[in-house]
Amino acid sequence: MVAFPNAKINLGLYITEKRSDGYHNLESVFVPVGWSDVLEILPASETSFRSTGLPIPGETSTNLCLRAYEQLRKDFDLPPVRIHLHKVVPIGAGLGGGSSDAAFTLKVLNTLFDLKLSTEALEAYARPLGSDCAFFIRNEAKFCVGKGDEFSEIMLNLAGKSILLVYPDLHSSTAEAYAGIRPRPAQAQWTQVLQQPLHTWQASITNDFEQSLFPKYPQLAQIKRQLYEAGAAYASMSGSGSTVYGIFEGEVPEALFPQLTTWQGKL
Ligand SMILES: C[C@@](CO)(OP(=O)(O)O)[C@H](O)COP(=O)(O)OP(=O)(O)OC[C@H]1O[C@@H](n2ccc(N)nc2=O)[C@H](O)[C@@H]1O
Ligand SMILES: Nc1ncnc2c1ncn2[C@@H]1O[C@H](COP(=O)(O)OP(=O)(O)O)[C@@H](O)[C@H]1O
Repeated sequence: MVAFPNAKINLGLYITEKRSDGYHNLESVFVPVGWSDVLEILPASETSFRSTGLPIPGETSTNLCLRAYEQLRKDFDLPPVRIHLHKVVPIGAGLGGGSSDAAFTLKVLNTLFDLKLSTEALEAYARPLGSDCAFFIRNEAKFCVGKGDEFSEIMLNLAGKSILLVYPDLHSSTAEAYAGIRPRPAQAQWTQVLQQPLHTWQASITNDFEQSLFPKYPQLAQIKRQLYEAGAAYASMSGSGSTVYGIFEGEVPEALFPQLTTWQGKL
């Protein structure tokens, strides 16, 4: 069975509190985007994992696809599987790519072996695999709080708008990015803001990680500026970086950022 684990972006991101478990509470709107890996899982005589495409750092045994398989195997007598991941989404880029691979592995195994797990049960298996992971079970735009794994509905209408994601080949560690933030209450009136025209959002929502990363990596602020100059109605860094995106009311202008890895599509 083949699936296409996609990336996400964050619309606004506030780190509101340091928790007693070492994690941080946040507020953000998570939105799926179409930049995707390719994941194939087949029953096999023994369990194996191989990846092609972008090289994934770390031991194969720590790959989130295998960890997701092991997570289910604690409770189900799963047959061995052969997993092939073709990695396309940049890694450690604020796009949740690894978390998406893990969530899609859970969903594929649920279907392939008819485990009859509900959406809520799949989310419970996803949570220990990464704070972003549960989001990709439903994979729908949501308002997220807690560690980024508690969701509620949000009114959001971005249908038909175009997005350009720009990855400057600059790896930023999520743990380090969190460590560089001083938590503060969220500044956004989410429900009002998201009903306003897109071009007004830049005055009303921000990503707290920009404050700590932009001074360190001026290239990121420059990409954001260039996106606005090119006509983006809203531009921001995603997650803990380093991907910066621009949302356009019409088509994305041609030939932007020819030297960098980019992806463009419709929301
Ligand atoms: C910043 C965000 C925003 O969407 O996205 P990315 O930049 O990773 O895409 C997420 O919170 C990233 O979630 P995820 O990448 O799943 O993080 P995890 O693997 O659970 O945690 C990695 C490390 O980040 C820190 N961490 C993560 C989530 C959180 N709410 N508080 C934290 O303090 C912890 O130090 C943790 O050890
Ligand atoms: N299938 C996978 N794809 C990407 N990264 C993975 C995967 N499995 C484990 N990882 C590890 O997860 C980390 C990056 O996760 P990723 O979700 O791409 O980043 P981010 O959370 O910043 O969007 C890397 O340290 C990488 O070694």
